Amino acid sequence: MHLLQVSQLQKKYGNHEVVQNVDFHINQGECVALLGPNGAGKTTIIKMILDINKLTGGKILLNGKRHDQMRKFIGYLPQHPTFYPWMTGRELLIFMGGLSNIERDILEERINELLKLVGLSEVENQLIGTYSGGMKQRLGIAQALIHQPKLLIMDEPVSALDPLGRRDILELLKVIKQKSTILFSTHILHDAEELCDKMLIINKGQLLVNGSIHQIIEQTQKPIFIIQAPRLSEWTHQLMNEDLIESIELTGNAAKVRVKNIEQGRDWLLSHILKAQLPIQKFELVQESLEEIFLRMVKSS
Ligand SMILES: Nc1ncnc2c1ncn2[C@@H]1O[C@H](COP(=O)(O)OP(=O)(O)OP(=O)(O)O)[C@@H](O)[C@H]1O
Repeated sequence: MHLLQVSQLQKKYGNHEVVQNVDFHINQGECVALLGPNGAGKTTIIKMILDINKLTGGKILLNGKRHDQMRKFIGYLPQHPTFYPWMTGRELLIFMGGLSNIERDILEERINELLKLVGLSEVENQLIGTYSGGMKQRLGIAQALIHQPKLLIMDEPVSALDPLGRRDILELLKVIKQKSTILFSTHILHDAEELCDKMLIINKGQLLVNGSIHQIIEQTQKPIFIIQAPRLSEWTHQLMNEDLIESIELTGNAAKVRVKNIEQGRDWLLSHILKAQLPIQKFELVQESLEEIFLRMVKSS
């Protein structure tokens, strides 16, 4: 049995279908990234799993049981967590533990462990109002873990942080994922690639890809010709409407050209370059990176 099973999930606001028939599952111990651009539907999906938003269609099971009976098995770090600035870090965790009815002795011990895990032991008695963004995020992760949930869900846990804070939280999540099952949303592909086993790519409420990073690369990767030369824009402009060409992206003096057929495309491009007497500095065939796969899929969906 899967830890989380999401079937034909749907959410409508009026006539606007913001989540459309989404299916996926998460097994115990997995770290899964929910990836998509702004407005794709990530937060909506997360809030439905948490039963904060009601489903308009489909089913969510956690450990085989209806999700609305299983909220206590989920730990949640929202996209914009709010803390009482006049509480200390430790006081917040005592407060949150009390809400989960954890016995005082057990709670004390667990808070000590969690503060150590997230690296806040030394500042546990400082007011949260004095914490940096990264420290607040660490505290948010500790509060999400206080009741030892089966599934930890985080909505964009690193998006609001500066590069140092982001690195810090990513390293912490690498430790946490060794013992926890994690679902987190992000629009930063690199974070997903660094942390996760599986990825769910969504756009406009639809699930475009679902699989391991290895599978996604293997099944969807396409070759690209990289052509570098001065004054490329005029030349690439002439290519736009050619049948063989799938797409062209121009950045500075380099063009990324996707073609429908590799052999024909290569011969055609080379002869076209010769005919145009283009002084090329580079002509190379490479495979798409995961980021390029993601961008292509999102743009064409
Ligand atoms: N309460 C609401 N009423 C109407 N539309 C909504 C509501 N909440 C979200 N939406 C719409 O649903 C779509 C998905 O929003 P959602 O917040 O889930 O996206 P997201 O992928 O989390 O984006 P972001 O990365 O910006 O947080 C958007 O078009 C949004 O405008």
